[in-house]
This record gives sequence, C-alpha cells and structure tokens, in this order.
Amino acid sequence: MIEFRSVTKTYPDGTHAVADFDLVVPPHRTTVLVGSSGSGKTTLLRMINRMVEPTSGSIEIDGEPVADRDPVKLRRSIGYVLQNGGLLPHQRVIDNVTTVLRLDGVPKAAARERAHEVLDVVGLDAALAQRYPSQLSGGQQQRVGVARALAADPNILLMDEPFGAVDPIVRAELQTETLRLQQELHKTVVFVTHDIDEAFLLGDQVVILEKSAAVAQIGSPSEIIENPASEFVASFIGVERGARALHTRATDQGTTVLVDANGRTQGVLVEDDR
Ligand SMILES: Nc1ncnc2c1ncn2[C@@H]1O[C@H](COP(=O)(O)OP(=O)(O)OP(=O)(O)O)[C@@H](O)[C@H]1O
Repeated sequence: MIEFRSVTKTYPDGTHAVADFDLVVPPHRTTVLVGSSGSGKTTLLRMINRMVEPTSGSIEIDGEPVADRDPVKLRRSIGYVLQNGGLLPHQRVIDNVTTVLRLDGVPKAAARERAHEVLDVVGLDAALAQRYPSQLSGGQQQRVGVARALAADPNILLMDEPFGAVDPIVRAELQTETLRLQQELHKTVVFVTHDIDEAFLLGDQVVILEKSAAVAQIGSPSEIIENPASEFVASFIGVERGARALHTRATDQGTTVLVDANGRTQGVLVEDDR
C-alpha cells in the first residue's frame, strides 16, 4: 500500500504543483491519476520514488515513510516506465533491461537470463535483444521500457504516460497488453495519463485531478460514470459526449439498440439478471 498524507509540493519558482494531497493506493491494483496538463500528476508520481521531494507531508510505502529510505535503493526497488521508454540509446536492448539487475549485483549470466524472461513476458521476440533502441518501433521500445521496469520484479510499478507517444492502434495494443500483464503479475501500479478513456480502461481506482492536484473524484470507473461528483467531472469524462451518452432506440425489427451522442449504434440492449 502507498499512502500520501497531506502532501504539498511548491517548486522553487513558487509553482504550487500539489496542494494538500491525500490518497491511499491499494496493493496489487492499478490506480490511475488522470487530469489535464499541469495538474501535478508527474510530480505526484515522482514523489513516490523520491525523484521529487515533497515540500511538506509524507508518503509511506507499507507504513514506512519513503523519506527514511535510501533514495537510490528506493528507486531501484520500484519499476518506472516513461513516455519515451527512457532507454539508453547506445546500449543494446538486452543491456538496457539488465541495467538495474547489474547495479543490484546480479551476475551477468543470471541477469541476461532474467532479461530474456521479461522480454518474453512483454511479448518481444528474443532476436530483438541484440538491437539498439533506434532499431525498434515506438511500440517495441515501450515494451522494452516495461520489461526493464519489471526486471528486478518490483512490487510497485510507476507508469508516466507510457503510451503517449505511440499511434492509436499501437496504443490500444499496449493497453490490452498491460491489462493482460496485470492479471498475471498483480503489481501495485500507479499510472499517469491525461486520457480519461485510458484511465477507465486500465484503472481499478481512478483519481481525477484538477489544478494543484486537487482531487475532483476518486472511485472505480463505474462509480465515476454512474455518479460524477461535480460539473467538472461530468464534463471531464464527457457524460454528454460520444460513447458515454448512450440513448435507447427501438428498431423496426422490434429490438432496442443503444446509440451514442454521434448517432452511431453501439450495441443491442439485452435484458439479463446481472
Ligand atoms: N521543476 C519544476 N520547476 C518548476 N515548476 C515545475 C517543475 N516541474 C513541474 N512544474 C510545474 O508544476 C505543475 C505540475 O506539473 P506536473 O508535471 O506535475 O503536471 P502533469 O499533470 O504531470 O502535467 P503533464 O500532463 O503536462 O505532464 C505545472 O504547473 C508545472 O509547470
């Protein structure tokens, strides 16, 4: 479990990135922080692994303040995936993936074996291990980024807009892959995005943020869609737009279909006991 208690972050230039933030991140689930640009998502994420220090308040992992941990060891114990993969361009894929293991003192052969294992887990062909990052597609680079984050088998995985830089088709593929991985691995994932559809797809718990990381609503996707806490949330999740605003329409065949705000039929209404 990760817990934020009354956390604030004011950058030296006076920007209030985070003001009095509280959150419990449950273990083995995916928590998604979603909000517009500048709402403080990245700052929150980076305070978990001490890449950013809070101005006040505390962050605890399983009851222990991260401030009491050695920052370097803490960082190595937490998986971190960045938007552009964050891969070292002059190192082959295999060496990118083994970096943290080697720093942790794992012998070379064992580290390589583990790297091949995680590359397989994220669905990458073993032949790609010898390539340099620039010889991979954007989607493949992101998979390597995930493999590298998983190599040391951390309990916690931080993902900062990991699919922001790939095209919509690859993005959808990587999202599906993330859901599959999480069903297998049950990590405690904190995922940052500005895309509400991605948040609803991946999040067990979704945290909608306004300016300075003010919490607009926390809940499961169903809870938020069924009961938006404010006008801001309703508008942010697009209650009146697209696929979130479904209307029933009777067809000539006597069935009832659901039609979205653009007039496109999205499905058939089926009565059942669920
Ligand atoms: N090192 C810094 N120095 C000063 N201000 C900063 C620094 N890093 C971030 N900020 C400011 O803090 C606020 C929150 O930034 P942050 O990157 O956490 O937001 P975000 O929600 O992740 O945004 P985005 O989606 O654009 O990445 C912004 O106003 C930003 O300009």
